[in-house]
Amino acid sequence: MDPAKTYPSTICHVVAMPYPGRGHINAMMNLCKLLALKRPQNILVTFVVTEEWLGFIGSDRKPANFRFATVPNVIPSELGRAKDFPGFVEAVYTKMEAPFEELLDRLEPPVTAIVADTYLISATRVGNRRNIPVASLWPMSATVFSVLHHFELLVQHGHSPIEVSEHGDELVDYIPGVSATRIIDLPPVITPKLLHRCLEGVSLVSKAQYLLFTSVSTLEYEAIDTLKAKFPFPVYPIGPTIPYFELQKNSSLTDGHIHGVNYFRWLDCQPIDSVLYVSLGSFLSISSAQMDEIVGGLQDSGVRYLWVSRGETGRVEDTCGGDMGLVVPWCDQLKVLCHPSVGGFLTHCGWNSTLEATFAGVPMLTFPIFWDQIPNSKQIVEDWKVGWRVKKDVGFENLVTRGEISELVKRLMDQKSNEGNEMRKRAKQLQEACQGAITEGGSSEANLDAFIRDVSKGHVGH
Ligand SMILES: O=c1ccn([C@@H]2O[C@H](COP(=O)(O)OP(=O)(O)O[C@H]3O[C@H](CO)[C@@H](O)[C@H](O)[C@H]3O)[C@@H](O)[C@H]2O)c(=O)[nH]1
Repeated sequence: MDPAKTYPSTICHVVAMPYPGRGHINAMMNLCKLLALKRPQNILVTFVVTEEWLGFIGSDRKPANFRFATVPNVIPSELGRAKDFPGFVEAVYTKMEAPFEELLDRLEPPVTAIVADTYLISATRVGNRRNIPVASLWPMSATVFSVLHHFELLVQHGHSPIEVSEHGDELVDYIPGVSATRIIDLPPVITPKLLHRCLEGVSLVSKAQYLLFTSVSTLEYEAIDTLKAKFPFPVYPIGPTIPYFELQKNSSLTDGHIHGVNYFRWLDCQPIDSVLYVSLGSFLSISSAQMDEIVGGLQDSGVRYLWVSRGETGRVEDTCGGDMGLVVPWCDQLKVLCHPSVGGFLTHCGWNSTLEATFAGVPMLTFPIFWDQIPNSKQIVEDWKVGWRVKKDVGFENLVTRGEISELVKRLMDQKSNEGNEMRKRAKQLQEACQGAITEGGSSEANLDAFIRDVSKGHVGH
Protein backbone atom coordinates (compact mmCIF):
# COMPACT_ATOMS: atom_id res chain seq x y z
CA MET A 1 0.00 0.00 0.00
CA ASP A 2 1.41 3.35 -1.03
CA PRO A 3 1.62 5.81 1.88
CA ALA A 4 0.92 8.74 -0.46
CA LYS A 5 -2.21 7.09 -1.79
CA THR A 6 -5.66 8.12 -0.55
CA TYR A 7 -7.64 5.42 1.17
CA PRO A 8 -11.40 4.97 1.41
CA SER A 9 -12.66 6.53 4.64
CA THR A 10 -14.28 3.17 5.39
CA ILE A 11 -10.94 1.44 5.86
CA CYS A 12 -10.13 0.41 9.42
CA HIS A 13 -6.91 2.26 10.24
CA VAL A 14 -4.98 0.79 13.15
CA VAL A 15 -2.04 2.79 14.50
CA ALA A 16 0.44 0.73 16.50
CA MET A 17 2.85 2.21 19.00
CA PRO A 18 5.36 -0.29 20.45
CA TYR A 19 7.73 0.40 23.32
CA PRO A 20 11.15 0.97 21.72
CA GLY A 21 12.90 -2.28 22.68
CA ARG A 22 13.50 -5.42 20.60
CA GLY A 23 11.29 -7.78 22.59
CA HIS A 24 8.40 -5.29 22.57
CA ILE A 25 8.73 -4.28 18.93
CA ASN A 26 8.83 -7.90 17.78
CA ALA A 27 5.61 -8.80 19.58
CA MET A 28 3.76 -5.71 18.32
CA MET A 29 5.08 -6.27 14.80
CA ASN A 30 3.84 -9.86 14.76
CA LEU A 31 0.41 -8.85 16.01
CA CYS A 32 0.19 -6.09 13.38
CA LYS A 33 1.30 -8.35 10.56
CA LEU A 34 -1.39 -10.82 11.59
CA LEU A 35 -4.03 -8.07 11.59
CA ALA A 36 -2.89 -6.90 8.16
CA LEU A 37 -2.71 -10.42 6.71
CA LYS A 38 -6.14 -11.35 8.03
CA ARG A 39 -7.88 -8.39 6.38
CA PRO A 40 -5.76 -7.30 3.39
CA GLN A 41 -8.59 -5.21 1.93
CA ASN A 42 -10.13 -3.71 5.03
CA ILE A 43 -7.35 -2.92 7.48
CA LEU A 44 -4.44 -0.51 7.14
CA VAL A 45 -1.75 -0.71 9.83
CA THR A 46 0.57 2.23 10.55
CA PHE A 47 3.45 1.09 12.75
CA VAL A 48 5.07 3.97 14.63
CA VAL A 49 8.73 3.84 15.65
CA THR A 50 11.55 6.32 16.18
CA GLU A 51 13.67 7.23 13.18
CA GLU A 52 16.49 5.18 14.68
CA TRP A 53 14.32 2.08 14.94
CA LEU A 54 13.10 2.53 11.37
CA GLY A 55 16.74 2.13 10.38
CA PHE A 56 16.81 -1.26 12.16
CA ILE A 57 13.51 -2.68 10.93
CA GLY A 58 12.49 -0.59 7.90
CA SER A 59 13.58 -3.26 5.44
CA ASP A 60 11.75 -6.14 7.18
CA ARG A 61 9.25 -8.08 5.09
CA LYS A 62 5.76 -6.68 5.56
CA PRO A 63 2.28 -7.05 4.06
CA ALA A 64 1.15 -4.45 1.49
CA ASN A 65 -1.35 -2.90 3.89
CA PHE A 66 1.29 -2.34 6.58
CA ARG A 67 3.39 0.83 6.59
CA PHE A 68 5.85 2.53 8.92
CA ALA A 69 5.63 6.06 10.29
CA THR A 70 8.19 7.73 12.51
CA VAL A 71 8.56 10.09 15.42
CA PRO A 72 11.91 11.89 15.83
CA ASN A 73 14.65 10.38 18.02
CA VAL A 74 13.40 12.04 21.19
CA ILE A 75 14.70 9.22 23.40
CA PRO A 76 18.30 8.04 24.03
CA SER A 77 19.80 5.83 21.33
CA GLU A 78 19.08 2.11 21.35
CA LEU A 79 22.82 1.54 21.12
CA GLY A 80 23.93 1.74 24.72
CA ARG A 81 20.39 1.95 26.12
CA ALA A 82 21.33 -0.39 28.97
CA LYS A 83 23.89 2.09 30.30
CA ASP A 84 21.16 4.29 31.75
CA PHE A 85 18.04 2.15 31.76
CA PRO A 86 16.07 4.34 34.24
CA GLY A 87 16.88 7.43 32.14
CA PHE A 88 15.75 5.63 29.00
CA VAL A 89 12.43 4.59 30.54
CA GLU A 90 11.84 8.11 31.85
CA ALA A 91 12.37 9.53 28.37
CA VAL A 92 9.93 7.00 26.86
CA TYR A 93 7.32 7.98 29.45
CA THR A 94 7.77 11.74 29.09
CA LYS A 95 9.09 12.59 25.62
CA MET A 96 7.01 10.59 23.17
CA GLU A 97 3.54 12.01 23.72
CA ALA A 98 3.88 15.31 21.82
CA PRO A 99 5.52 13.83 18.68
CA PHE A 100 3.00 10.97 18.66
CA GLU A 101 0.12 13.42 18.78
CA GLU A 102 1.66 15.55 16.03
CA LEU A 103 2.02 12.44 13.90
CA LEU A 104 -1.64 11.53 14.42
CA ASP A 105 -2.60 14.99 13.13
CA ARG A 106 -0.80 14.25 9.87
CA LEU A 107 -1.90 10.64 9.37
CA GLU A 108 -4.44 9.74 6.71
CA PRO A 109 -6.98 8.15 6.72
CA PRO A 110 -8.49 8.99 10.12
CA VAL A 111 -7.36 6.63 12.86
CA THR A 112 -9.89 3.96 13.89
CA ALA A 113 -7.95 2.40 16.77
CA ILE A 114 -4.62 2.63 18.56
CA VAL A 115 -2.77 -0.49 19.69
CA ALA A 116 -0.16 0.63 22.23
CA ASP A 117 2.32 -1.19 24.39
CA THR A 118 1.05 -1.02 27.98
CA TYR A 119 4.24 0.88 28.92
CA LEU A 120 3.46 3.58 26.32
CA ILE A 121 1.07 5.50 28.54
CA SER A 122 1.27 8.55 26.29
CA ALA A 123 -0.47 6.67 23.48
CA THR A 124 -3.35 5.73 25.79
CA ARG A 125 -3.66 9.34 26.94
CA VAL A 126 -3.68 10.64 23.37
CA GLY A 127 -6.30 8.07 22.36
CA ASN A 128 -8.52 9.04 25.30
CA ARG A 129 -8.25 12.74 24.48
CA ARG A 130 -9.19 12.13 20.86
CA ASN A 131 -11.87 9.56 21.50
CA ILE A 132 -9.97 6.88 19.62
CA PRO A 133 -10.35 3.38 21.09
CA VAL A 134 -7.11 2.07 22.59
CA ALA A 135 -6.02 -1.57 22.85
CA SER A 136 -3.27 -2.00 25.41
CA LEU A 137 -0.84 -4.75 24.41
CA TRP A 138 0.89 -6.35 27.38
CA PRO A 139 4.17 -7.77 26.05
CA MET A 140 4.99 -10.00 29.03
CA SER A 141 3.21 -12.87 30.75
CA ALA A 142 -0.30 -12.47 32.11
CA THR A 143 1.13 -13.75 35.39
CA VAL A 144 3.49 -10.78 35.62
CA PHE A 145 0.62 -8.47 34.69
CA SER A 146 -1.44 -9.93 37.53
CA VAL A 147 1.42 -9.44 40.01
CA LEU A 148 1.76 -5.77 39.02
CA HIS A 149 -1.99 -5.18 38.83
CA HIS A 150 -2.32 -6.50 42.39
CA PHE A 151 0.86 -4.86 43.65
CA GLU A 152 -1.02 -3.28 46.54
CA LEU A 153 -1.50 -6.79 47.98
CA LEU A 154 2.28 -7.20 48.26
CA VAL A 155 2.46 -3.95 50.17
CA GLN A 156 -0.43 -4.95 52.46
CA HIS A 157 1.27 -8.26 53.28
CA GLY A 158 4.54 -6.50 54.07
CA HIS A 159 6.18 -8.13 51.05
CA SER A 160 7.13 -4.87 49.34
CA PRO A 161 9.46 -3.22 49.97
CA ILE A 162 11.33 -6.12 51.52
CA GLU A 163 14.88 -7.30 52.13
CA VAL A 164 15.12 -10.15 49.64
CA SER A 165 18.34 -11.51 51.10
CA GLU A 166 16.47 -12.27 54.36
CA HIS A 167 12.92 -13.01 53.20
CA GLY A 168 13.44 -14.24 49.64
CA ASP A 169 12.03 -17.71 50.41
CA GLU A 170 8.72 -16.45 51.83
CA LEU A 171 5.77 -17.52 49.72
CA VAL A 172 3.35 -15.14 48.07
CA ASP A 173 0.13 -17.09 47.62
CA TYR A 174 -2.48 -14.36 47.49
CA ILE A 175 -2.13 -12.87 44.00
CA PRO A 176 -5.30 -13.81 42.10
CA GLY A 177 -4.64 -16.33 39.35
CA VAL A 178 -0.96 -16.71 40.24
CA SER A 179 0.42 -19.90 41.80
CA ALA A 180 2.40 -19.62 45.06
CA THR A 181 5.67 -17.85 44.31
CA ARG A 182 8.73 -17.14 46.45
CA ILE A 183 9.50 -13.44 46.89
CA ILE A 184 12.79 -14.03 45.14
CA ASP A 185 10.94 -15.23 42.03
CA LEU A 186 8.89 -12.04 41.67
CA PRO A 187 10.03 -9.18 39.39
CA PRO A 188 12.61 -7.33 41.49
CA VAL A 189 12.33 -3.60 42.21
CA ILE A 190 15.10 -2.11 40.08
CA THR A 191 14.58 1.44 41.33
CA PRO A 192 11.50 2.87 43.10
CA LYS A 193 11.02 5.32 40.23
CA LEU A 194 11.08 2.54 37.63
CA LEU A 195 8.60 0.54 39.66
CA HIS A 196 6.36 3.57 39.90
CA ARG A 197 6.49 4.09 36.12
CA CYS A 198 5.70 0.47 35.48
CA LEU A 199 2.75 0.44 37.89
CA GLU A 200 1.52 3.63 36.24
CA GLY A 201 1.48 1.86 32.87
CA VAL A 202 -0.39 -1.13 34.29
CA SER A 203 -2.92 1.05 36.09
CA LEU A 204 -3.63 3.11 32.96
CA VAL A 205 -4.92 -0.07 31.32
CA SER A 206 -8.20 0.80 33.03
CA LYS A 207 -8.46 3.72 30.58
CA ALA A 208 -8.07 1.48 27.54
CA GLN A 209 -10.91 -0.21 25.68
CA TYR A 210 -9.18 -3.57 25.19
CA LEU A 211 -6.40 -5.52 26.86
CA LEU A 212 -4.45 -7.83 24.58
CA PHE A 213 -2.12 -10.52 25.93
CA THR A 214 0.76 -11.89 23.89
CA SER A 215 0.20 -15.11 25.83
CA VAL A 216 -1.95 -18.15 25.08
CA SER A 217 -4.99 -18.81 27.23
CA THR A 218 -4.09 -22.44 28.03
CA LEU A 219 -0.60 -21.43 29.19
CA GLU A 220 -1.90 -19.03 31.84
CA TYR A 221 -5.54 -19.89 32.14
CA GLU A 222 -6.06 -18.83 35.75
CA ALA A 223 -4.25 -15.49 35.53
CA ILE A 224 -6.07 -14.56 32.34
CA ASP A 225 -9.46 -15.68 33.59
CA THR A 226 -9.10 -13.66 36.79
CA LEU A 227 -8.17 -10.56 34.82
CA LYS A 228 -11.06 -11.06 32.40
CA ALA A 229 -13.39 -10.87 35.37
CA LYS A 230 -11.73 -7.67 36.61
CA PHE A 231 -11.96 -5.46 33.55
CA PRO A 232 -15.21 -4.12 32.10
CA PHE A 233 -13.86 -4.47 28.53
CA PRO A 234 -12.63 -7.36 26.40
CA VAL A 235 -9.42 -9.08 27.49
CA TYR A 236 -8.06 -11.08 24.56
CA PRO A 237 -5.08 -13.46 24.74
CA ILE A 238 -3.96 -13.54 21.09
CA GLY A 239 -0.58 -15.25 21.39
CA PRO A 240 1.88 -16.56 20.86
CA THR A 241 2.76 -13.29 19.09
CA ILE A 242 5.76 -14.84 17.39
CA PRO A 243 6.42 -15.03 13.64
CA TYR A 244 4.99 -18.54 13.09
CA PHE A 245 3.23 -17.24 9.96
CA GLU A 246 6.66 -16.65 8.37
CA LEU A 247 8.12 -20.07 9.16
CA GLN A 248 7.52 -21.60 5.74
CA LYS A 249 8.82 -18.64 3.73
CA ASN A 250 12.42 -19.68 3.08
CA SER A 251 14.10 -23.01 2.80
CA SER A 252 17.07 -23.64 5.06
CA LEU A 253 19.33 -23.85 2.01
CA THR A 254 18.90 -20.22 1.00
CA ASP A 255 18.50 -18.81 4.48
CA GLY A 256 20.77 -18.60 7.47
CA HIS A 257 23.91 -16.96 6.12
CA ILE A 258 25.72 -14.81 8.62
CA HIS A 259 29.40 -13.90 8.57
CA GLY A 260 29.99 -16.43 5.82
CA VAL A 261 28.51 -19.33 7.81
CA ASN A 262 25.20 -20.97 7.04
CA TYR A 263 23.91 -22.02 10.44
CA PHE A 264 20.88 -23.79 9.01
CA ARG A 265 23.13 -25.93 6.85
CA TRP A 266 25.21 -26.66 9.97
CA LEU A 267 22.06 -27.59 11.90
CA ASP A 268 20.94 -29.82 9.01
CA CYS A 269 24.12 -31.86 9.53
CA GLN A 270 23.62 -32.49 13.27
CA PRO A 271 21.69 -35.44 14.76
CA ILE A 272 18.08 -34.93 15.82
CA ASP A 273 17.61 -33.20 19.20
CA SER A 274 21.38 -32.99 19.71
CA VAL A 275 21.98 -29.22 19.66
CA LEU A 276 21.60 -26.85 22.59
CA TYR A 277 20.61 -23.38 21.38
CA VAL A 278 22.08 -20.63 23.60
CA SER A 279 20.82 -17.04 23.69
CA LEU A 280 21.03 -14.89 26.76
CA GLY A 281 19.32 -11.77 25.46
CA SER A 282 20.17 -8.64 23.63
CA PHE A 283 19.98 -6.04 26.32
CA LEU A 284 21.59 -6.64 29.69
CA SER A 285 24.52 -8.94 29.85
CA ILE A 286 25.95 -11.20 32.50
CA SER A 287 29.37 -10.69 34.07
CA SER A 288 32.42 -11.84 32.16
CA ALA A 289 33.33 -14.22 35.00
CA GLN A 290 29.89 -15.86 34.66
CA MET A 291 30.26 -15.95 30.90
CA ASP A 292 33.55 -17.83 31.30
CA GLU A 293 31.80 -20.42 33.49
CA ILE A 294 29.07 -20.90 30.88
CA VAL A 295 31.61 -21.27 28.07
CA GLY A 296 33.62 -23.76 30.17
CA GLY A 297 30.48 -25.66 31.20
CA LEU A 298 29.34 -26.03 27.61
CA GLN A 299 32.74 -27.26 26.49
CA ASP A 300 32.99 -29.77 29.35
CA SER A 301 29.51 -31.11 28.59
CA GLY A 302 30.57 -32.32 25.14
CA VAL A 303 27.13 -31.28 23.86
CA ARG A 304 26.71 -29.57 20.45
CA TYR A 305 25.56 -25.98 20.60
CA LEU A 306 24.53 -22.98 18.51
CA TRP A 307 25.25 -19.80 20.45
CA VAL A 308 23.90 -16.36 19.63
CA SER A 309 26.29 -14.00 21.28
CA ARG A 310 26.11 -10.28 20.76
CA GLY A 311 28.92 -7.99 21.78
CA GLU A 312 31.00 -10.87 23.05
CA THR A 313 30.87 -12.92 19.85
CA GLY A 314 34.61 -12.66 19.27
CA ARG A 315 35.40 -13.63 22.85
CA VAL A 316 32.99 -16.55 22.91
CA GLU A 317 34.22 -17.69 19.50
CA ASP A 318 37.84 -17.61 20.66
CA THR A 319 37.06 -19.89 23.56
CA CYS A 320 34.32 -22.02 22.01
CA GLY A 321 34.56 -22.74 18.29
CA GLY A 322 35.52 -26.25 17.19
CA ASP A 323 33.34 -28.90 15.59
CA MET A 324 30.85 -29.09 18.41
CA GLY A 325 29.70 -25.50 18.33
CA LEU A 326 28.80 -22.55 16.19
CA VAL A 327 28.78 -18.98 17.47
CA VAL A 328 26.80 -16.37 15.52
CA PRO A 329 25.89 -12.75 16.27
CA TRP A 330 22.23 -13.17 15.27
CA CYS A 331 19.93 -15.87 13.92
CA ASP A 332 16.36 -16.47 12.93
CA GLN A 333 15.51 -17.72 16.40
CA LEU A 334 12.06 -19.21 15.93
CA LYS A 335 13.21 -21.16 12.88
CA VAL A 336 16.26 -22.36 14.80
CA LEU A 337 14.13 -23.51 17.74
CA CYS A 338 11.83 -25.36 15.32
CA HIS A 339 14.75 -27.12 13.62
CA PRO A 340 14.70 -30.89 14.33
CA SER A 341 18.35 -30.87 15.46
CA VAL A 342 17.65 -28.45 18.31
CA GLY A 343 16.82 -30.30 21.51
CA GLY A 344 17.31 -27.68 24.24
CA PHE A 345 17.49 -23.94 24.87
CA LEU A 346 19.68 -22.12 27.39
CA THR A 347 17.69 -18.90 27.72
CA HIS A 348 17.51 -15.63 29.62
CA CYS A 349 13.74 -16.18 29.69
CA GLY A 350 12.65 -13.07 27.76
CA TRP A 351 8.93 -13.55 27.23
CA ASN A 352 9.20 -13.84 23.43
CA SER A 353 11.92 -16.45 23.72
CA THR A 354 9.79 -18.31 26.27
CA LEU A 355 6.82 -18.31 23.91
CA GLU A 356 9.00 -19.36 20.97
CA ALA A 357 10.52 -22.30 22.85
CA THR A 358 7.08 -23.35 24.05
CA PHE A 359 5.71 -23.16 20.51
CA ALA A 360 8.66 -25.23 19.26
CA GLY A 361 8.28 -27.81 22.07
CA VAL A 362 11.89 -27.32 23.21
CA PRO A 363 12.81 -27.81 26.92
CA MET A 364 14.79 -25.04 28.57
CA LEU A 365 17.64 -24.29 30.94
CA THR A 366 16.83 -20.96 32.55
CA PHE A 367 19.26 -18.15 33.22
CA PRO A 368 17.08 -15.09 33.95
CA ILE A 369 18.81 -11.75 34.26
CA PHE A 370 16.24 -9.19 35.32
CA TRP A 371 12.59 -8.11 35.69
CA ASP A 372 9.94 -10.45 34.23
CA GLN A 373 12.60 -12.99 33.21
CA ILE A 374 12.73 -14.14 36.84
CA PRO A 375 9.03 -15.06 37.19
CA ASN A 376 9.16 -16.47 33.64
CA SER A 377 11.89 -18.83 34.79
CA LYS A 378 9.75 -19.90 37.74
CA GLN A 379 6.79 -20.49 35.44
CA ILE A 380 8.88 -22.57 33.00
CA VAL A 381 10.39 -24.70 35.77
CA GLU A 382 7.70 -25.01 38.43
CA ASP A 383 4.37 -24.43 36.73
CA TRP A 384 4.89 -25.88 33.26
CA LYS A 385 7.75 -28.18 34.26
CA VAL A 386 9.50 -27.81 30.91
CA GLY A 387 12.86 -26.63 32.19
CA TRP A 388 15.47 -26.60 34.91
CA ARG A 389 17.03 -23.62 36.59
CA VAL A 390 20.65 -22.75 35.96
CA LYS A 391 20.54 -19.44 37.83
CA LYS A 392 18.56 -20.01 41.01
CA ASP A 393 19.08 -16.82 42.97
CA VAL A 394 19.05 -13.84 40.64
CA GLY A 395 20.39 -10.67 42.21
CA PHE A 396 23.04 -12.47 44.23
CA GLU A 397 26.59 -12.35 43.04
CA ASN A 398 27.52 -16.01 43.40
CA LEU A 399 28.56 -17.62 40.14
CA VAL A 400 27.00 -20.75 38.72
CA THR A 401 30.10 -22.86 38.17
CA ARG A 402 31.15 -24.57 34.97
CA GLY A 403 30.74 -27.93 36.72
CA GLU A 404 27.10 -27.21 37.56
CA ILE A 405 26.42 -25.95 34.07
CA SER A 406 28.07 -28.90 32.40
CA GLU A 407 26.01 -31.36 34.52
CA LEU A 408 22.74 -29.60 33.73
CA VAL A 409 23.48 -29.42 30.01
CA LYS A 410 24.37 -33.13 29.88
CA ARG A 411 21.23 -34.05 31.85
CA LEU A 412 18.98 -31.95 29.63
CA MET A 413 20.38 -33.28 26.37
CA ASP A 414 20.55 -36.94 27.45
CA GLN A 415 17.87 -38.50 25.26
CA LYS A 416 17.84 -41.65 27.39
CA SER A 417 17.12 -40.13 30.77
CA ASN A 418 13.66 -40.65 32.22
CA GLU A 419 13.40 -37.23 33.81
CA GLY A 420 14.47 -35.64 30.51
CA ASN A 421 11.90 -37.69 28.63
CA GLU A 422 9.17 -36.66 31.05
CA MET A 423 10.06 -33.03 30.45
CA ARG A 424 10.19 -33.49 26.68
CA LYS A 425 6.74 -35.06 26.83
CA ARG A 426 5.36 -32.03 28.68
CA ALA A 427 7.08 -29.67 26.26
CA LYS A 428 5.28 -31.44 23.40
CA GLN A 429 1.97 -31.09 25.22
CA LEU A 430 2.48 -27.33 25.63
CA GLN A 431 3.55 -27.14 22.01
CA GLU A 432 0.26 -28.72 20.98
CA ALA A 433 -1.65 -26.23 23.14
CA CYS A 434 0.20 -23.29 21.56
CA GLN A 435 -0.18 -24.54 18.05
CA GLY A 436 -3.84 -25.40 18.66
CA ALA A 437 -4.52 -21.81 19.75
CA ILE A 438 -3.55 -20.41 16.36
CA THR A 439 -5.26 -22.94 14.12
CA GLU A 440 -8.77 -22.30 12.83
CA GLY A 441 -11.19 -22.33 15.73
CA GLY A 442 -8.34 -22.07 18.27
CA SER A 443 -8.61 -19.63 21.16
CA SER A 444 -6.13 -17.00 19.95
CA GLU A 445 -7.44 -17.15 16.41
CA ALA A 446 -11.00 -16.62 17.68
CA ASN A 447 -9.86 -13.76 19.94
CA LEU A 448 -8.05 -12.03 17.11
CA ASP A 449 -11.15 -12.31 14.92
CA ALA A 450 -13.29 -10.90 17.74
CA PHE A 451 -10.86 -8.01 18.21
CA ILE A 452 -10.90 -7.22 14.49
CA ARG A 453 -14.71 -7.36 14.49
CA ASP A 454 -14.84 -5.00 17.49
CA VAL A 455 -12.48 -2.37 16.12
CA SER A 456 -13.87 -2.44 12.60
CA LYS A 457 -17.47 -1.95 13.62
CA GLY A 458 -18.90 0.69 11.29
CA HIS A 459 -16.23 -0.03 8.71
CA VAL A 460 -16.91 -1.84 5.48
CA GLY A 461 -16.13 -5.54 5.35
CA HIS A 462 -15.71 -6.24 9.04
O1 LIG B 1 19.62 -14.09 17.46
C1 LIG B 1 18.49 -13.74 17.81
C2 LIG B 1 18.17 -13.37 19.14
C3 LIG B 1 16.89 -12.98 19.42
N1 LIG B 1 15.96 -12.96 18.43
C4 LIG B 1 14.58 -12.56 18.72
O2 LIG B 1 14.54 -11.42 19.57
C5 LIG B 1 13.45 -11.52 20.45
C6 LIG B 1 13.96 -11.35 21.86
O3 LIG B 1 12.88 -11.17 22.72
P1 LIG B 1 12.86 -11.69 24.21
O4 LIG B 1 13.16 -13.12 24.27
O5 LIG B 1 11.55 -11.30 24.80
O6 LIG B 1 14.09 -10.97 24.88
P2 LIG B 1 14.46 -9.41 25.10
O7 LIG B 1 14.78 -8.77 23.82
O8 LIG B 1 15.48 -9.39 26.17
O9 LIG B 1 13.06 -8.84 25.65
C7 LIG B 1 12.71 -7.74 26.46
O10 LIG B 1 11.29 -7.66 26.28
C8 LIG B 1 10.58 -8.83 26.68
C9 LIG B 1 9.11 -8.61 26.34
O11 LIG B 1 8.61 -7.51 27.00
C10 LIG B 1 10.80 -9.11 28.16
O12 LIG B 1 10.17 -10.32 28.51
C11 LIG B 1 12.30 -9.19 28.45
O13 LIG B 1 12.53 -9.34 29.83
C12 LIG B 1 13.00 -7.94 27.95
O14 LIG B 1 14.40 -8.04 28.15
C13 LIG B 1 12.81 -12.88 20.23
O15 LIG B 1 11.66 -12.74 19.43
C14 LIG B 1 13.87 -13.66 19.47
O16 LIG B 1 13.35 -14.59 18.57
C15 LIG B 1 16.26 -13.35 17.16
O17 LIG B 1 15.40 -13.39 16.27
N2 LIG B 1 17.52 -13.73 16.89
